[in-house]
Amino acid sequence: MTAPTANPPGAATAGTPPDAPRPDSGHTVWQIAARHRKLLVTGVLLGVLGAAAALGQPLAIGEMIRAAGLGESLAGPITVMILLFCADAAFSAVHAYLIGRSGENIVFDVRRSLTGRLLRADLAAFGRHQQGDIFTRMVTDTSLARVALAQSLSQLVISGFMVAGGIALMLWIDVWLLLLTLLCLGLASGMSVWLARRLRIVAVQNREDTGAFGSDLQRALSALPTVKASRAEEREQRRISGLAWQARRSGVKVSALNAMLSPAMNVGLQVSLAVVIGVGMTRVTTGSLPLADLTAFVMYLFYLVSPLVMFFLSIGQFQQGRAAIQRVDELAGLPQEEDEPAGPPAAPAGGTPAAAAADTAGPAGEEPPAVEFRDVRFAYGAGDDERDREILAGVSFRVPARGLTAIVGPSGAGKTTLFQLVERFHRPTGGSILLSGADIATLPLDTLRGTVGYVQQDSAAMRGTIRENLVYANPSATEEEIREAVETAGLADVVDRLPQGLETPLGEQGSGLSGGQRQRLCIARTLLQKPAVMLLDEATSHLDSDAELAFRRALRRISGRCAVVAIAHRISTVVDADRIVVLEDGQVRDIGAHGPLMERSELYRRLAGSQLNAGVRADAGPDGVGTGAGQRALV
Ligand SMILES: Nc1ncnc2c1ncn2[C@@H]1O[C@H](COP(=O)(O)OP(=O)(O)OP(=O)(O)O)[C@@H](O)[C@H]1O
Repeated sequence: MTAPTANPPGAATAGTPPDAPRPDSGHTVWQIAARHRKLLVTGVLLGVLGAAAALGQPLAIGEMIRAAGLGESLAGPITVMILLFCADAAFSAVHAYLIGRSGENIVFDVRRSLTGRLLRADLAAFGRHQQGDIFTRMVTDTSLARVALAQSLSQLVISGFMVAGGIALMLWIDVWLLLLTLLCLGLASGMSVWLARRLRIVAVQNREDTGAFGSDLQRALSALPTVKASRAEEREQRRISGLAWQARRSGVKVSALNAMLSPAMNVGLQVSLAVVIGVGMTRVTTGSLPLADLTAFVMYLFYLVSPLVMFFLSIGQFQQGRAAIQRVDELAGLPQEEDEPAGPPAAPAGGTPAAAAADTAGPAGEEPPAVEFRDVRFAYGAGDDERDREILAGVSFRVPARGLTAIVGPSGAGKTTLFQLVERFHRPTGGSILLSGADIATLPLDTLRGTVGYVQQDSAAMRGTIRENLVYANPSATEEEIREAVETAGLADVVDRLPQGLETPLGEQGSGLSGGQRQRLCIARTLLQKPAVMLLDEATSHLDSDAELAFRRALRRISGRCAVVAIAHRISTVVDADRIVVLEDGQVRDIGAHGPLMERSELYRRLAGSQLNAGVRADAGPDGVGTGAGQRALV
């Protein structure tokens, strides 16, 4: 039997980028666009050649009129005309293709770079952005940026060239007629520039409004069961419709300004056409201007209509694109996780940090602790008082390389924060955390996170099959390893009962499995990673008594192979832990085994009695950011 190929959830199955990522030479939209300048410039040059061919056409027609008036052969002028038409068509077609292609290349590179920066963003900074807004910037704003950088810019150059060339040729034909034309067009152009400026301001507002609508929609949809259970459909619809209305209002303003741009130019052109024909015909009748020249002049005026309108429309479009580019660049500017080791390299490639930390391991032969907290201090601090509050106030304890260490404490004591610091989602504000004797600040993130397995509180399963979820952190896991992990995590019965077994598809956030099953899935996934340290955050809170007993046995087995640190609200899960760290208000109150702690620690006795202590704090941000899980559960 051959094992089905496993792809991580969300892995691309089609349309995989043809080329490997380029070395990052800047991530702003302009810097990325600059990398595609060759194709862009070639496209623009061909467009200019097409425009030049178009500009030659009125001259050729004038020549034809002159030849007809003199009774000469028309074969020459007609041939020139046909050649000019063909050249215009061919250059314009290739120009449109190249500009379209470079636009797609730019937006692809922008999205690729942005995806990488979002995935590597500092979690704290990422958490301050609304997800719906991120999607709007990623999808809609990047499309607008493409239009601005490819179509609008090239149109600006080409129509600018057409206008300049047309004016030069009109000057050559008759200076007075040109001055009259410019007077009329100047007024219209001034009006158009003013409109384009206004358009940019309104376009920025419209992008913001659309982003706000997307964010709120996403917020409600991601918590749809809560919305329904709270009978909040009406309220949500009103609120989201209100935001949609704001987006509509600013969108209408954009349309109004856009709509005024072309007529402003058209009116200018029509007035100048009337003036030129009136004055020109008078001069033709007095004999001071040949009819062929007036015909060519009027044709140029007609030829100017489209480029002039395009020129000002492109300015408008470009202004909208600049607003989008600004928003994309803001997203690309998200602070990134620092992956520069702060000291000398601490671990050989692919190895655990232990070897590099041999000098910190103490007496020869003694294994350094798997994890050590040394006087660790931490505040989520972002300037405001509440977040500056110290969550961890000098935490010190050691986790031996083997065995089960439990962390217990009231809700909000800082237990999850401890784990997040080990994963380096945040940096301690004081003290240090050592992994097998090496300061985690000196470790490459990949080594750190490869060594530490983390089962989160809100067990994070994803859309995809059970198999895809399982092998997410270790795509090359064998069938045997998968089976062992599934059994160890107590998920074997569940998988065996499913008709499609490991190939059962799961919905968003792993829907299709119960909370407890999802949690076991995440535990199995972490086991497959073969970590040296396993962090389990409330990993047993969803398990029933039988499953919990089986899991405790599994824990013992796993903790014989690696260090296991488990946060547990159920004291029953950790009664047989090798050591229990009792945490309260960001400080270690006691460390010991269950028996002695029951005798000497009043806090521990209280926790053992109540299983779950929690206090409600009212500072929850989006998605409950800023609260412990117990606090969130009470909201
Ligand atoms: N992203 C955040 N920004 C600001 N404050 C936060 C953030 N995450 C947590 N906190 C605060 O830090 C404190 C500790 O939270 P933590 O999640 O570590 O507690 P916990 O002991 O794991 O709680 P629980 O048992 O309820 O899960 C809480 O008071 C919480 O309000």
